[in-house]
Amino acid sequence: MIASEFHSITFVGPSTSAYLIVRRPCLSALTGCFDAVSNAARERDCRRPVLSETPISDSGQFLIDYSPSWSSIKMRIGFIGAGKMAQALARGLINSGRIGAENIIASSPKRDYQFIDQCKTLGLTTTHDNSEVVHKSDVIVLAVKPIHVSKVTSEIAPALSREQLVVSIALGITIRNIESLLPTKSRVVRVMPNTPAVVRAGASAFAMGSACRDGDAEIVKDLLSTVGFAVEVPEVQIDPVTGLSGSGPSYMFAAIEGLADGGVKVGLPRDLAIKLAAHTLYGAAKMVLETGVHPAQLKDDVQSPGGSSIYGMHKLETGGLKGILIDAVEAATNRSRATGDKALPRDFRNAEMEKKIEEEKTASNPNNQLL
Ligand SMILES: NC(=O)C1=CN([C@@H]2O[C@H](COP(=O)(O)OP(=O)(O)OC[C@H]3O[C@@H](n4cnc5c(N)ncnc54)[C@H](O)[C@@H]3O)[C@@H](O)[C@H]2O)C=CC1
Ligand SMILES: O=C(O)[C@@H]1CCC=N1
Repeated sequence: MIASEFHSITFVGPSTSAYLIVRRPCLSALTGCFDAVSNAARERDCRRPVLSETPISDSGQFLIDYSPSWSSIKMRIGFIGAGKMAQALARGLINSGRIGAENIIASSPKRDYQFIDQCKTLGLTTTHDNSEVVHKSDVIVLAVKPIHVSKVTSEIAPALSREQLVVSIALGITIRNIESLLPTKSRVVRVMPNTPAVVRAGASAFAMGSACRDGDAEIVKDLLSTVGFAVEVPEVQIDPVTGLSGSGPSYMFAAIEGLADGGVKVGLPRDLAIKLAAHTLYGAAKMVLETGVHPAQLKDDVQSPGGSSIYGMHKLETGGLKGILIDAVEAATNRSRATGDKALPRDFRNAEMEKKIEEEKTASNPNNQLL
C-alpha cells in the first residue's frame, strides 16, 4: 500500500512497517534529498536510514531500512515538576516507544495532587520528594515555574552527582543561574521545548552549560528529537526561541480558533471549521518544511489574480498580521529576558549559596576592608 509520496521518495506499508523506497533519480541526488528522507523517516521512528546498495526491483527502487536504528533510550528520566510541559515531554517520549513509563519519574508537591494523578495515569512513578527524583534518574528535568527554581535546586543539590545531567526548561533562567545554585561542575543544559512534543511534533532549542561533557549535546538532541525537531543554539538565542517556538503554539491555537470562528460566521459547523482550520495550518507548515520553498512564494501560489485569497490577505494585512506576529515574538522574548534578569540576583540564591559567597568574599578579603 502506498501511504504517501514526497518528491521521488515513496513510503510503502502502514506506519509501523520498516522500509521506504527511493526511486533511482533521487538516489543520484541523495545528498540533496537526505534531509527530506531523514525528516520523513523520523516521523516513522527512523533516525539513521540505511540505504540498500542494490536495487530491489527492476524499476530501480532502493530500500531504505530504518527499523533497526531506532534504538531504545537506556536512561532514566526524572521531572522535577509534573505539570503541562513535563507531561507533554513524558507522553511524547513514551508514545515514541523508545522509553517505558517505568523509566520516568515525576515530582510535585502534595498540594498539586492533580498533576500527580495525571502522571500516574500515564504510568509514571510519582513522588512528592524532589531528591527521590534525583536518586532515581540519569537526566533530571527542571520543569517548574521560574519562581520555584531556587527552591528545587537547593533541595536537589545535595543528592546530585556529576554523572547526572540537569536539563532546565524554566522560562528565562540562565545556565549561569542554575549552575550557581548547584554544586560546582554540575552538567547543566538549558532547553526551550514546546507543548506539541506531546504528539511528537515539538520544536526545541538547547544550549549547553560550561561543565557539560563531550557527548552531552548528543544525548540531549537524541532525547528531544524523539519528540520533534531539536537544535543546539548559543544560549543568547534561547529567549528569542522562547518568544517564537516556546510560546508560539499559543499564538497558533488562537489562529486556529479565529479561522474556525470565521468559518462558523460564514455558515460552517463548529467542529468541521476547527478541523479545516487545523489541517490548513498543519498543511501549510508541512509544505514549508518539506518543500524548502520560501513561505512568501507558497503564499503567492495560493493567491490567484483577482481571486478570493488576495481579498482575505488584504484584510489580514490591513489588520497588520505580520507586524502583530513580529510584535508578539518580540514581547514574549523580552518577557523571557526580564524573568531571568529579575529572577537571579538575590532571590535566586539559596541560603547555602549565600553562605558560600560570603565565605569566598571573606577568603579573598580576610580583614573585610572596603574594596
Ligand atoms: N507550558 C509550556 O508551553 C511551556 C512551559 N515551559 C516552562 O516549563 C516550566 C513549567 O511550566 P508548566 O509545565 O507550563 O507549568 P505547570 O504549572 O503546569 O507545572 C509546574 C509544576 O511544578 C510543580 N511544582 C511547583 N512547586 C514545586 C516544587 N517545589 N517542587 C516540585 N514541583 C513543584 C507543580 O506542582 C507543577 O506540577 C515553566 O518554567 C515554563 O516556563 C517551557 C516551554 C513551554
Ligand atoms: O508562557 C510561559 O511562561 C511558558 C514559557 C514558554 C511557553 N510557555
